[in-house]
Amino acid sequence: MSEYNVAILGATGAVGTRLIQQLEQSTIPVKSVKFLASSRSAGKQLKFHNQPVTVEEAKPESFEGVDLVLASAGGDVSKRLLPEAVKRGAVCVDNTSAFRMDPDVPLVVPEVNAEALTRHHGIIANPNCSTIQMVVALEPIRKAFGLKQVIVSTYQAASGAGQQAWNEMNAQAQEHLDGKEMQSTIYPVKGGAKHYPLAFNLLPQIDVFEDDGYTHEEWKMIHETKKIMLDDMDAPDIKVTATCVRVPVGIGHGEAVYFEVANPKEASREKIQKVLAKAPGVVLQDDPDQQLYPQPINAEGKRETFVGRVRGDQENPGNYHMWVVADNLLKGAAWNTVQIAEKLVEKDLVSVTNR
Ligand SMILES: NC(=O)C1=CN([C@@H]2O[C@H](COP(=O)(O)OP(=O)(O)OC[C@H]3O[C@@H](n4cnc5c(N)ncnc54)[C@H](OP(=O)(O)O)[C@@H]3O)[C@@H](O)[C@H]2O)C=CC1
Ligand SMILES: N[C@@H](CC(=O)OP(=O)(O)O)C(=O)O
Repeated sequence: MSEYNVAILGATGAVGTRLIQQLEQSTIPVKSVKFLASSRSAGKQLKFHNQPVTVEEAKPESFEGVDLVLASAGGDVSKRLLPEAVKRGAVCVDNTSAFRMDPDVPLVVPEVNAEALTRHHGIIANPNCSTIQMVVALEPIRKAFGLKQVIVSTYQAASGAGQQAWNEMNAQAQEHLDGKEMQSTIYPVKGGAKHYPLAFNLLPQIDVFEDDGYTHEEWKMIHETKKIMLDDMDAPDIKVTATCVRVPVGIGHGEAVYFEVANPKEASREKIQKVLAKAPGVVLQDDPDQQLYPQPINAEGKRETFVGRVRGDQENPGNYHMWVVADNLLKGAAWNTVQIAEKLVEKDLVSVTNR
């Protein structure tokens, strides 16, 4: 069996540190690892299987001899360095939004569209974290009953904005409890014109605003969902809309998902629960009598997507609600990325033959 030289780009970040851990726990046969980050982290020591690995500054030459790149260092870094890695023969799984809507780049959630991997030209994109957990829950429902429309409201954790932002929310909580003014330099958008506290607050803005009043996070959920779920199929279009909100939770995105099935006569609350209970990557936690429902605090550190509160809409037959929670840094990022890499290895697709 082949063994692979693997590079992790962005190894020191909130996602990168989890990429290391997920790679350690994966089925991928690793020959060597290389941890890459900015010049700020060059020389820092991290560990892989308890052995020290020195972080190197990421440069085009860093990818010489690398077979597989797991990238999570921001979109601009991916745009600059991943084509260099592909040029040197590496296959890249990119966790950023840089290439997601490129028609030549498969956008993959293994439970939904692993077959799209066969069409890669060197780069495979990992979708947006909120999109991933939603499509894991919706795909089995679409397969069983068809899907006409989806209206989602998200409750997104602080850590989705990166390690520095997450630290800032924790500091704000302490400042508030100490009776001090909360210092805000990052949320809602790093480098944006205005900043607001996230601790003890809710921010209905994730990413920048588009001209039509949607945020870019909402735009990503709408368009990425269609690309993943309708990819390679003659399925009818699904109407999707989203409202994305940042909440003062450390890890674990929550989503209230309202959906209309295409074949209402076939569906019922119990049938949807049954389908979800058997769906890959899903854990059904749905028992109102026992007050059992998914919570971010319980999803932290887990690879699965948790679904509960399934119920039919009281006014609109064929329409249902559900509550979906996952660890945004694992299923939303590091685990989905490593899971894609595992599939590439399984399917013998770690080579750039169709560049
Ligand atoms: N699938 C998804 O939806 C998710 C995607 N992401 C994406 O993953 C990326 C990283 O997120 P996250 O880990 O939360 O962010 P962090 O801010 O926690 O980490 C950023 C990482 O990128 C590295 N980096 C920054 N600038 C450069 C550079 N010029 N060259 C090389 N490396 C650099 C940093 O290195 P250093 O320590 O040296 O600064 C660090 O390792 C983002 O693009 C984000 O959009 C994140 C969460 C979920
Ligand atoms: N936007 C997500 C995380 C992220 O970075 O997403 P993307 O990779 O789509 O930019 C969040 O803030 O929770």
